[in-house]
Amino acid sequence: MSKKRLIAGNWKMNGNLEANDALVRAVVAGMKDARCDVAVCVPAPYLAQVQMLRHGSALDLGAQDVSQQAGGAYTGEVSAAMLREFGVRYAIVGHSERRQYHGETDALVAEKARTALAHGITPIVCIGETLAEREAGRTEEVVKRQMAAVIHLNGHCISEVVVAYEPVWAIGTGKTATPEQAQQVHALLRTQLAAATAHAERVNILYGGSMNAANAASLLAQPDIDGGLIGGASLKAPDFLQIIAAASA
Ligand SMILES: O=C[C@H](O)COP(=O)(O)O
Repeated sequence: MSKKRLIAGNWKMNGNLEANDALVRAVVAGMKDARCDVAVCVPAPYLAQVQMLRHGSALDLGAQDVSQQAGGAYTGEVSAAMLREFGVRYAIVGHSERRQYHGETDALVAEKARTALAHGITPIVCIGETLAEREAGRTEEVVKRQMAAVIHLNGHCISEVVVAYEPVWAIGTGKTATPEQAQQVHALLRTQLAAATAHAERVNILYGGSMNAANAASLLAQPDIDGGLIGGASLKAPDFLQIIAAASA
């Protein structure tokens, strides 16, 4: 049986009660015929709201981060157990914005991924090179290093993880990687996974970085692009639904 593609929205630090209500209702109503998995990764204060709005639908709930700690005196952190109480299925870990603005290292990202898995949450592990790294011809080295950090997960198989390739230069810039550029990196990540697990084909490798209604189909046509991690376009129901439709084709 072939795996299902995954389209995950990452709202980032956007939304308010009123806008979320309209957005989630429209997505739930519009995704009834989806043949892919669909999730929205929302800011933590809105988990309860979105959990209620999605009730009874196929829309999955995701968080944008998770603490590597199980609990205790860690001011400001949100634990995996707390996320589970709100029905969270996915947690983004290692997004480039957290690596860049919060100093998250490969080792920390791996710890977060392990903690998520230990609590039954699927980590969406983000990896990707900066523009300077790409221009210096270091893309392969950087993404392989980031992937190597999470490939051994203490009792969990890397095939339980979702990987998101997000070239940093394409995030929020309107500059998308071409389908060929993205496929090239996805293929090398698949090869790296295959060296670690017999289940490399089962891993969903998402593309993220200015994916939108217009370019989704050509990106998703690539053999190793198994879905998308969508920022800006996930905040507009018609755009997000068009991407879901492209992944369902
Ligand atoms: O997590 C999502 C990515 O950062 C992509 O964001 P974007 O679609 O706004 O470029």
